[in-house]
Amino acid sequence: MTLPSNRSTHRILDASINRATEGIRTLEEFARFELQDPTIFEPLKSLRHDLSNAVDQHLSRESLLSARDTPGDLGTKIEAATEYDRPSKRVVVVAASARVQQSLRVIEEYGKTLNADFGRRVEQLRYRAYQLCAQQELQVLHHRRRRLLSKSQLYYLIDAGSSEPAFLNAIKTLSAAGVDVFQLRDKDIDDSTLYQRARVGAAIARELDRLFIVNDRCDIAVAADADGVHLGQDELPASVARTIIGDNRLLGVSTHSLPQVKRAELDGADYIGCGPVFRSRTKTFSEFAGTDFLSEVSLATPMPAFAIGGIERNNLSKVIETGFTRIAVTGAIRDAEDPLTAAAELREQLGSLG
Ligand SMILES: Cc1ncc(COP(=O)(O)OP(=O)(O)O)c(N)n1
Ligand SMILES: Cc1ncsc1CCOP(=O)(O)O
Ligand SMILES: [Mg+2]
Repeated sequence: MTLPSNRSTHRILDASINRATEGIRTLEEFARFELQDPTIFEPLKSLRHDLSNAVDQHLSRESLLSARDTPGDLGTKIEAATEYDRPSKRVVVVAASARVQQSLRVIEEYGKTLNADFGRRVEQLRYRAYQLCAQQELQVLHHRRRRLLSKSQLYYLIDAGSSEPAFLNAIKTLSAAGVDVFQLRDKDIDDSTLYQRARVGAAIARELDRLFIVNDRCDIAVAADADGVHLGQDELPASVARTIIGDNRLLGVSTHSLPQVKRAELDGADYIGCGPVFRSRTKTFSEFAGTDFLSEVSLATPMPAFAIGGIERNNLSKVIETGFTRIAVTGAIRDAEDPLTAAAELREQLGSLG
């Protein structure tokens, strides 16, 4: 006969085993259907099987099942504030990772009271889960950034603004108007403000499912957990920048000629800026790569390429004629009478990626 204290232990174990199994399944489905990555999917599946084998070998399924009392479980009636808060698949993965790790710890602790060998086996499974969950979360970030980049068309170079609320409001409203990528480019502010804006900008862009890139500064991009960094030809070499920002952040490189495009590709850039195309109101140039360069780039690389420099509504068709469907701008939005309408009109003119 099962003692009452054993019954509650079995009840805890039964609930936690279910929770861990469901959590692993949730991660597995993401690895299988979204990431399509067998190097994550298969270890998750074997973790789930190994947990089930450990349960079968050390515990009694009958005791677990007969201890189950779902209608009498207080936990099914209490709803956590965040339980229905799943704005994105990334949040689903993060929540499932936490559930798996916590429930394995619960299984280990209470399992030990019934069978020490079972506790030891679950401890090993818990360590494997920690590693796999971290790997999966990193993959999600990597995947999110590349997915967003692949469909980005309107890229806006934004300055720090007059205040943090004004900066955040600009990101919110412009993203609703169709801006896909924000680059914090402000050469006139101190590092402390730059870091602070980058930090809040990256966080809100993540919430809005937009990309947030930092101009020139790998250190600030990493410290602020931004999606990437954009570098020019006279800045840190892209191959060196990659060692600082790691594999998961995006690296953008400015290019003005085809050899530079090829170099950027070899150095592991994720995207390129191509220009200057036209005379710009916000930066002075003595030479222009022009639209001929854009026509060459269209045929030369599979990397996402953003035309930049003096692009406005009235010359955008010349850019589109070269085969480009992505642009980066400042003046056309910032200096417009109505920046939101200007952004929406540019977005509409760009159409959607074929
Ligand atoms: C998307 C994009 N393309 C090009 C540039 C220009 O970068 P760079 O040549 O380094 O010049 P500065 O922006 O640092 O003045 C860019 N920022 N973004
Ligand atoms: C940073 C930079 N690099 C080329 S043009 C430019 C400034 C932004 O472009 P514009 O204001 O002309 O749209
Ligand atoms: Mg630069």
